[in-house]
Amino acid sequence: MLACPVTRVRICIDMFERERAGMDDRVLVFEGIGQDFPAPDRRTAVRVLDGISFEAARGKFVAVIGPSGCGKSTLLQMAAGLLIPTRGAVHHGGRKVTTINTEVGFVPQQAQLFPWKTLAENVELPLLLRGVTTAERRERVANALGAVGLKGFEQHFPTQLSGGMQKRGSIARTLVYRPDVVLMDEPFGALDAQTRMVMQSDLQTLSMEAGATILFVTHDITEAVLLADHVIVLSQRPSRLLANIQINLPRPRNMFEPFRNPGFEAAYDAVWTEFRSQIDIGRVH
Ligand SMILES: Nc1ncnc2c1ncn2[C@@H]1O[C@H](COP(=O)(O)OP(=O)(O)OP(=O)(O)O)[C@@H](O)[C@H]1O
Repeated sequence: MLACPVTRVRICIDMFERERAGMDDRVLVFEGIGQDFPAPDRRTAVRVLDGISFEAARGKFVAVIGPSGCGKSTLLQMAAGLLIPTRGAVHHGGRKVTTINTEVGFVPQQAQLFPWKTLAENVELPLLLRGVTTAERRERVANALGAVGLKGFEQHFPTQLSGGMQKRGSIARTLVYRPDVVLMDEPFGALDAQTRMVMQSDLQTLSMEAGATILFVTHDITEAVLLADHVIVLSQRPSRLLANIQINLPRPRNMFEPFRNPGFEAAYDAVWTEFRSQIDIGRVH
């Protein structure tokens, strides 16, 4: 039986919505991004990014790697709406980012917890700002702290926590409001090697469970290969996209013994082959 006109319209809208939802599977889209900054003399401009296009699908982990100063953090700032590109556009959830994007989470290089607040108060803050009720805040803070292994430290102040624990706190503070996109700017750069591996392993578990899309800036090829579904390799300034490499290693991946992951060597080689031309390795072969 044919549907009545009103029902047909509804079906069409549903199909359109589904189609749009399909398109929205590309949660974060960088489209022809270019960025010029004023040079120190203020009369000329420095071209930092030049025609960068890539996308991150829902729930995917995308790592961005490139030489120092090529504009990796600048890309994250654009996704967060802290900077509007000179050319091109960033789209989040199908909408062009034109102002501060409060829908994304941001984990900076330093933990940046407020020293005068307890860990629980720090993690609760984004929920307070969003007007979440007391009971729900309590539950979500407990869950977020549990997820990053900090249960029992709720009443500690940041100075009473190790660097790794502060970093976990910073991640909990981001995950607590359940953003669909999490931007991470070299979050483990300042940690010792051992803590770093543990944090990488935990992040893999968290990202698999949370289903969030993660855009992760790093200098470390091993870290990029172990964590990511795709590795974006950028060139030196003016930075162009050298390669978008798919990493098909099965999950969960072993963060502690990278070489034990079947296919790790080939994936590492694929990234290194693109990246090596961009760093000054002198006579090292
Ligand atoms: N607001 C700004 N004004 C002028 N220049 C800027 C500004 N922000 C960034 N830059 C310049 O743009 C370039 C890219 O900076 P960015 O921090 O994005 O690089 P990066 O790849 O993240 O570097 P690193 O790997 O060293 O952290 C740098 O040369 C930086 O000096």
